[in-house]
Amino acid sequence: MIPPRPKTTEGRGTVLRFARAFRRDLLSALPERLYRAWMAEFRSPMIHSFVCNDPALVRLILKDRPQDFPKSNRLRAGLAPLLGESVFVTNGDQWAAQRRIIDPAFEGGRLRDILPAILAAADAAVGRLKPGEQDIEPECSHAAADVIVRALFSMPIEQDIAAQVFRAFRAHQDAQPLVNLAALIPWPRRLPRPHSRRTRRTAATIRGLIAAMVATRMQAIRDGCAPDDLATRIMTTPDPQTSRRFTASEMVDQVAIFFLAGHETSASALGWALWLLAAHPDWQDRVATEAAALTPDMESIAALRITRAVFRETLRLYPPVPMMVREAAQPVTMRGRSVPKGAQLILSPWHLHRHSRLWDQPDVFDPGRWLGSGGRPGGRDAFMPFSSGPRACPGAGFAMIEGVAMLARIVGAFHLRTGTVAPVPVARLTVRGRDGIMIHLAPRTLAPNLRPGPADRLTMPAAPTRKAPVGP
Ligand code: HEM
Repeated sequence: MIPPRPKTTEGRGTVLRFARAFRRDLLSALPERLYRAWMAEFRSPMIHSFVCNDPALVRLILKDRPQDFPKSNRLRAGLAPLLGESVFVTNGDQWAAQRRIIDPAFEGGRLRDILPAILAAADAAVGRLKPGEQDIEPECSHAAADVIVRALFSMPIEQDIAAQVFRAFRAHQDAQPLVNLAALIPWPRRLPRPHSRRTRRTAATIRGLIAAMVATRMQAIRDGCAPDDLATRIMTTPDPQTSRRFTASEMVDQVAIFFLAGHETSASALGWALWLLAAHPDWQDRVATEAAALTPDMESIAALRITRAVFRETLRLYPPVPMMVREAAQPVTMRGRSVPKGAQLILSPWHLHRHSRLWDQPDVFDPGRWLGSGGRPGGRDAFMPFSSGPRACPGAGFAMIEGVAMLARIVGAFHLRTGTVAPVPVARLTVRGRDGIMIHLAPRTLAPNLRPGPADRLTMPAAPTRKAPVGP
C-alpha cells in the first residue's frame, strides 16, 4: 500500500490561482514535475524563486557557502511577534554567537540526561491514550510539548504555567495559520498579511508566560537551587568567544523557538509514524517485539534498530519541515541559470525525499532501506529532515531519541489499526493531516515476561541543581 501523498497539478493556470492554491497548501500547489526535476524556476512580477533539488546545489547552499544564502529578512519579520530575534531567524555573527551558546546543551553526552524526561512524557502519553478510533494528532502535540517542557524546565506540561503556555500556543495556531509555510515565502502584497491582530495578541501572551518562567529560573540559578536541565544549561553557558551569556529577553526568544520547533516537528513525525505502523502491521509487530525489551537507558534505546529505521523512513516520507527558504545574497549561476540577488531558494526535503531519480520506489514505506535489507537509500545529500550544514537542527539528536522512545512505548502498549478515513498530508508549519490522523487503538496484550515492570516506569528524578552566573 502506498502511503497518502497530496494530489498535484502540472502547475498551469494564472499566477493568482497558483498563489491562492499555494497559500492553501504548498504540497498540492507545487507541480508534479518537482519529483523528477533537479531545479525549477518560478517567476512572476512579484515572486522569483527556484526550487533546488540537485543534491550538489543543496550542498552548495547549506554546507559549502551558507553565508551567501542567508535566511531572508521577510522570514524574520514574519516570525518576529512570536520568536523575536531567536536563533531560527537571525543570520551572520548574531546567529553564530547564539549557536555557540545553544549547541553544547544538545551535545551527545548531554542527551543521556534528557532521556528520563522523554520516557516520563512517553509513559504519561500512554496513560492518557484511550482505546478506540481517534485523531492522534492532538495527543502527539500534547506528548511532544510535554517532552520539551520537561527537558527545558523540569516540569510536566500539566503544571500551571507550562499548561498555560501550551494552551496559548494552541490559541496562536488557531488564531492564524502562519502555520502555513507559504506565509514564509515572499508574497504578493495584495494577498492578506500573515498576521492578524489576534496573532500578535496570542504571541504576546506566550512571550509573557515564557518571560515569567525565565525570570523564575534566573532567580533559582542565583539562589543555587536550579535543576540541571536544558534551560539552566543554556542560561549559564557563556559564549566561548566573548564570555557573554543570554539576557533574560534573549532567552525568551530562544525558549519560544525551542518550544515551537521542538514540539510541532516531533508531534508531526510521531503522528505519521504511528499511522504508517497502523498501515503496516508487519513492521508494527517488529517494533512491538523490540519495544518489549526497552529499559530506561541509552544503550537500550540505541538497540532499537527497527524502531529507528521506521522513524527514519517516516521522516523521509513525511519530513515535518517540508521546505526551507534561503535568499541569494548576490547573483549566482546554478545549473547554467542566472539566479539574481534577492531570489528565493527553496530547499525541499519533501521533494528530495521522494525524488524519482534519487530513490528506489520513493513513495513506498520501506524501513528496510535503512537496515540494508530493502530498497537503495537515496544517498547522503538526498535525506535531510533536519537540514544540513552549520544551520542544521541543533535538536536532531534529541528528536531521534524522542521519536524512537515514544514509538516504542506507544506501540508496546497499544495495537494500532488505520482509522476509517486515510489522512491527507498538508503543509502547515509542519506536515499535518488535513483532517487529522485517524488511528484505532486497542490495548496490546503482551506475554507476562515482556510486560514493562514498575522499575521501567519512570517519573522525573529530582534533578541535580546548579549555581552559576546568569546574564551577559
Ligand atoms: C523530528 C523533529 C525535528 C525536525 C524534523 C526538525 C527539523 C529542523 C529543520 C529542517 C531545521 C532547519 C530549518 C531551516 O533552516 O529553515 C531546524 C532548525 C531548528 N530546530 Fe529542529 N527539528 C526537530 C526537532 C527539534 C527539537 C526537539 C528542537 C529543540 C529542542 C529543535 C530546535 C531547532 C532550532 C533551535 C532550529 C534553528 C537552528 C538554526 O537556524 O540555527 N528542533 N529543525
